[in-house]
Amino acid sequence: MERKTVGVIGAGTMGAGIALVCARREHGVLLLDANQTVLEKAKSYLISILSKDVEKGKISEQQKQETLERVQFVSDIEKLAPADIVIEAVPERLDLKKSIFGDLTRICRSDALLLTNTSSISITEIAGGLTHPERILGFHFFNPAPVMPLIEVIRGKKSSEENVQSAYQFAVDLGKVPVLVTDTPGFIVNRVARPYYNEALRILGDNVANVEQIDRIMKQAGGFKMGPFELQDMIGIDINFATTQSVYTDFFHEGRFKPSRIQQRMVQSGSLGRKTGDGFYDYSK
Ligand SMILES: NC(=O)c1ccc[n+]([C@@H]2O[C@H](COP(=O)([O-])OP(=O)(O)OC[C@H]3O[C@@H](n4cnc5c(N)ncnc54)[C@H](O)[C@@H]3O)[C@@H](O)[C@H]2O)c1
Repeated sequence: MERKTVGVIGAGTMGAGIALVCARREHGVLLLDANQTVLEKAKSYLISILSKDVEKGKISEQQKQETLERVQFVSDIEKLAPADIVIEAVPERLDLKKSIFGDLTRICRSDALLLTNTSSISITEIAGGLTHPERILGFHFFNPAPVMPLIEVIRGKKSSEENVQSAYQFAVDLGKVPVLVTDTPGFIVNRVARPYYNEALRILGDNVANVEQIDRIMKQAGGFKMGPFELQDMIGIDINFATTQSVYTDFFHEGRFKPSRIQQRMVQSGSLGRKTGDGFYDYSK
């Protein structure tokens, strides 16, 4: 396996985990975030996970240090110029992603692979109007990225076959299980998962059951690992809401995908789940 330089844009919930996945596989990582505090948190996260690996005897102290040294923390997108592959993991907003890929097509080498971790935004739309749409693909990790094996490799309308194959192989090299997906709203997993969140929110809104009851029933009787509200808190309620909005819009407002006002109000109030310390559950203690 060839060691590569991987740029990761956004060091939040997903970006920090993706950086760890790449560094563990001996790739060099340039981890970029617009927020310095987030970069410091990402560094602490990497140290804490790798220290646990040492405690469990999975790696030596030297391997931990080598893995950490492979990750550089940067705040200027121009620093991604040497990257062979860039994985974008900024918030789920089309304008933001388009502007970042516009910059990347200018900054990065012409053979660099440009990947987005979007949960739901059309790859074709992100790449639309940019100078090199053939280089842009979806590369959708699941949360937590170091644990979940699946990666959806999403082919945009103008993604080249060669780049699709390279991205697929890169996912295999990361030790993941890739699946090739066409560019449809929510791709596979987020389309299948929408009713899990939306119907739970409707049940809550109808006062049929409370958050704890719905989560408990889905786990104990349904066999799910996490209930729909615990999951939203882990994912980030803002990210989950943005994904539902995007799927709803892309399906031309089909009622079955309609977003929930309960979720909307939580986003508006800044209760975003684990990352802000409060969501459907309280994480402040
Ligand atoms: N959270 C999940 O469970 C999950 C799962 C799969 C995919 N995704 C997708 O991954 C992407 C990121 O989600 P997340 O949950 O990690 O979000 P997040 O809010 O935790 O992190 C996003 C980070 O991007 C940074 N950022 C914003 N603008 C930037 C810019 N211009 N340049 C550099 N950094 C910038 C922010 O400071 C923040 O730290 C989204 O597209 C989301 O849909 C999320």
